[in-house]
Amino acid sequence: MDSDFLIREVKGIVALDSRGNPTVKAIVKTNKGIGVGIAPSGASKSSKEAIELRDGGKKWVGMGVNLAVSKLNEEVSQRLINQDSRQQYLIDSLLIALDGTKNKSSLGGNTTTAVSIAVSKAAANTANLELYEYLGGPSARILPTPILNIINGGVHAGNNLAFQEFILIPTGARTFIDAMRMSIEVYKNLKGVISEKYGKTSTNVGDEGGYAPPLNESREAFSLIETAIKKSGYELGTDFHLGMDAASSEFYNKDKKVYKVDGKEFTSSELIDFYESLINEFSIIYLEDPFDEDDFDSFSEITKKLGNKLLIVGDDLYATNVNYLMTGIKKKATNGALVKVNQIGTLTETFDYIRLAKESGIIPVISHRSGDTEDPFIADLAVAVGSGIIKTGAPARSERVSKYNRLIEIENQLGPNAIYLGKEPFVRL
Ligand SMILES: C=C(OP(=O)(O)O)C(=O)O
Ligand SMILES: [Mg+2]
Repeated sequence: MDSDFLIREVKGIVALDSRGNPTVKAIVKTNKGIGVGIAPSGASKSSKEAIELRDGGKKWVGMGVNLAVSKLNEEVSQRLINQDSRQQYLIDSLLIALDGTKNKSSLGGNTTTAVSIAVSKAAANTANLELYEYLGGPSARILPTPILNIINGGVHAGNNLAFQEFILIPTGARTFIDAMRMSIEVYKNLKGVISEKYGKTSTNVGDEGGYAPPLNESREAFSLIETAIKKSGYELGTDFHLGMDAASSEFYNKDKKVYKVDGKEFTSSELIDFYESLINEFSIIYLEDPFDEDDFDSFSEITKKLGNKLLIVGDDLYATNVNYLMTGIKKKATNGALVKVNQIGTLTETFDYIRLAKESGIIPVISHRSGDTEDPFIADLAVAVGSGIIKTGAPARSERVSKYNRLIEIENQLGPNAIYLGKEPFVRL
């Protein structure tokens, strides 16, 4: 019955993310179902992202979300009661109108993200459908290739690596569960490789569960992973490929127009040469944010030069925002686009962004945040939109594993209908 889908209650409470910071949790009840959404939170954020509403002061070490939660319980709740939970576009439009700013700074992108996700889950639950089925329809059956950040650097770790993520890609697997098994073998062996070389105190992990050894050189990080791949009985370039998120806005010196990597200063064109040497040496097929978030021209240059060899992905560059993606399309800046719902703040805007990317031949990559939660939402999202790739950290730490476990469950549900594309999304160029 249509009335089953009407929203009866919208409630906000404080939850904790994987860094122990408070975040917004939304619980939406329809007349027959329930959905819960929790906003994740980034550390290497783009300046173009939706603003998280945070309370200052000493409480919650200045990271409080009490104001966001009270806005959710008052303004948002009042506006959404009795709306049809299936009308995601309408509900997200109401949130956008209620906020009334360009960057969600009034309600907070953390508030709108949690609510938008919770509404979709409540509707799926009411319809008695799996979330990926509800969001993606009967054709949703592609399991994404996981790209696993197994060495952490940048602002996610306390070492000297400028690049933020050193990524393992199980391209040779035939199924999602096999991709996880193979990757975990390498992840476990990597611990031994690091321990042998740098001592057992060097095997602690960073924010996304990857190891954070005391390295000064990115080449060394890739080399350790290559050794772990070999030790596991696999071959780099067939069973596995590698990737990286440079997150280069974090080490760009705007005044001098140089990037500081591995103790050296690079101009944009010198950095392209450095990336190229790493790409060739380590079978790299994924490169995220190679340049500063405003430097579209350098993105265009590297995509022109290397875009037929690998996926070059904009994260901070686009911030899941169609306006920045339009600029990227006009400038042929990338052939991949990262997708983080909380960068823009609603599901509808996220879907618009994914559609635009796909229409333009740009591969969307569904992503977690470095501060994430047990909510596996992005696993369903990746299958629903057939992104082909998901980035959700190392296969350890429960906030990352929750997404992998959900994908294993979905693969099980789909049975012989499940498709795992392996390397294909990276070379569909
Ligand atoms: C996941 C990332 O980190 P954060 O969530 O800190 O932006 C990223 O940069 O891709
Ligand atoms: Mg990134």
